[in-house]
Amino acid sequence: MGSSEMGWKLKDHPKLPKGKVVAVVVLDGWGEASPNQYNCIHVADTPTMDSLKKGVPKRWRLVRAHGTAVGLPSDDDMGNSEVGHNALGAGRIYAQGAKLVDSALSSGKIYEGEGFKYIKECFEDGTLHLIGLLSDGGVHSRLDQLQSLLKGASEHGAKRIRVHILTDGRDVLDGTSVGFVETLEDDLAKLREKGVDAKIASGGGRMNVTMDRYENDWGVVKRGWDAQVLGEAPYKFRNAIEAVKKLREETKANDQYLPPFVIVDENGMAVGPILDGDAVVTFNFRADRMVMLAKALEYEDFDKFDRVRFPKIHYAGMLQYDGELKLPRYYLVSPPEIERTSGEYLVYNGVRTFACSETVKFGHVTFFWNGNRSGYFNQEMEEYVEIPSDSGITFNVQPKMKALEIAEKARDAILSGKFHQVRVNLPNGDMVGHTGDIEATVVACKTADDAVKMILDAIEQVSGIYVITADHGNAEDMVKRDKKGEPILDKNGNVQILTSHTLQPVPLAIGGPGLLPGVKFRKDVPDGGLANVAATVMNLHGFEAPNDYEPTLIEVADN
Ligand SMILES: O=C(O)[C@H](O)COP(=O)(O)O
Ligand SMILES: [Mn+2]
Ligand SMILES: [Mn+2]
Repeated sequence: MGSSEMGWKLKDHPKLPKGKVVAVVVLDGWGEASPNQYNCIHVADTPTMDSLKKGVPKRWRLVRAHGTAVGLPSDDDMGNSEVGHNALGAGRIYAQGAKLVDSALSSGKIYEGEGFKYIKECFEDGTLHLIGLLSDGGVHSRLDQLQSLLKGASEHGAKRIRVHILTDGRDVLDGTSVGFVETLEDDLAKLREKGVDAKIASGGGRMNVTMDRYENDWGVVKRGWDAQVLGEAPYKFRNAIEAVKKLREETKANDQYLPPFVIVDENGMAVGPILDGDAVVTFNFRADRMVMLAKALEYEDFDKFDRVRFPKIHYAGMLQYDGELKLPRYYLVSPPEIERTSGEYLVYNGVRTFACSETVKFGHVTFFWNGNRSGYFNQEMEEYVEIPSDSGITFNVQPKMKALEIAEKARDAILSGKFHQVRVNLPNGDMVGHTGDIEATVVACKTADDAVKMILDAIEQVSGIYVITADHGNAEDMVKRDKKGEPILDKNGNVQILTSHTLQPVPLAIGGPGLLPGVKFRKDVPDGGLANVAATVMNLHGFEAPNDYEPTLIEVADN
């Protein structure tokens, strides 16, 4: 369609008025599951969300939030914030990073691209470093992709390889790090048999080392830098299996929070610091938790922490993590080209927009919502507010997080009369759910419900409309289950706590005094997913969605 004026102009909706204030609330990690003791949303006191559910089927329904409905490789893939918010904002389903990397690897195209050629220039004299999340969670990275890349890189000439691992325990069960390291060590041993000098060089838990996001705590990235680049860490081991096992035992840290460590040789020297002339690939496909490291690796001017040494390397991301910043400059696989998002259309069509969350989710309702684009479409029409998150804590300690502050900002924006769309992400169910602390997650869910109430009250006052939904499940199921759905017990008879997201659908509720009485959910889109929400919201602003958007979920009955 291009960017001509005609191209951006949306058609008027034949029945729905313009100018209403529409609150769009994304409850992060809030899925729908059967009620039981591990469903924290069920256990929590959530009168507001419960009352919305009474609107079924006309004003409350479920939408799909995982797998192919959000562009992931298969329906065994749980949803996540990136793909969820991409779908919500873009209104279409894009093949996402996980899938794009799969096909680039299986076709071998990854080795023909500019990015690989660039890192290959260092293979003769330098080391290839691979940094990323060692996990099969499929949210930020996948172990099988790393395995394939290791094999492919060595076949394409890499002679010395160092892997810098980040242990997970967030998108996968806690304790699985040991098995992943064993698998990787097997692969590296096979490479060594073929004459490739391949080793694990450093590591640490993802939440403690490297994978911070939205600049919440640069100390996390610095700890990684010290280990990966400088070869310095508080813990030194001769091998990574021992490192992970001992650190879990002795420091009592879980996989997410393992302290940084380096692997040393018989003389106590780090086996793989990053040096001038080396190549580095960050093998996560997802952007949010790699952007900060990418900046540290790429930017000549950098003042976020003292890098001590800034090696002259050839660096490529698995994907380009930020299209606006063109960061990193080199990448192995092109990211999905998400364009013409609902946010851009609405702003063009005069819809004044306010978006808010706290730091740890701020980019979700802005960057991800806008198709992985940072910044405003039109600064005069939009205001994005970030409330600083607490840093240096696990969120089970503060399960209320900043939900009420976010709701207050939303309330003020709604009452100000300045905005037509007020969009927020409430992080609690997800961020606290990831800690695996059930009691705290119950408090988190109650707080998110209180925040929704505050927003609905404001909508009531301005005769507006609300759209309440979620990006994927998490807090509604906190236990690992077998195929029959029964909790899996460990050898001591304890349930295995599920810290990850789920495959569950999420609720979608609409209402408010500004919604015409005849508006209800259609019955002919039973498999609707998050991508159908954009057209629905456009309708509620009084516009028809573009033809290629996934269909709206509402219809207007003549009364
Ligand atoms: O990055 C994280 O915190 C988890 O891996 C995924 O959670 P999110 O998709 O809700 O951000
Ligand atoms: Mn999320
Ligand atoms: Mn999450």
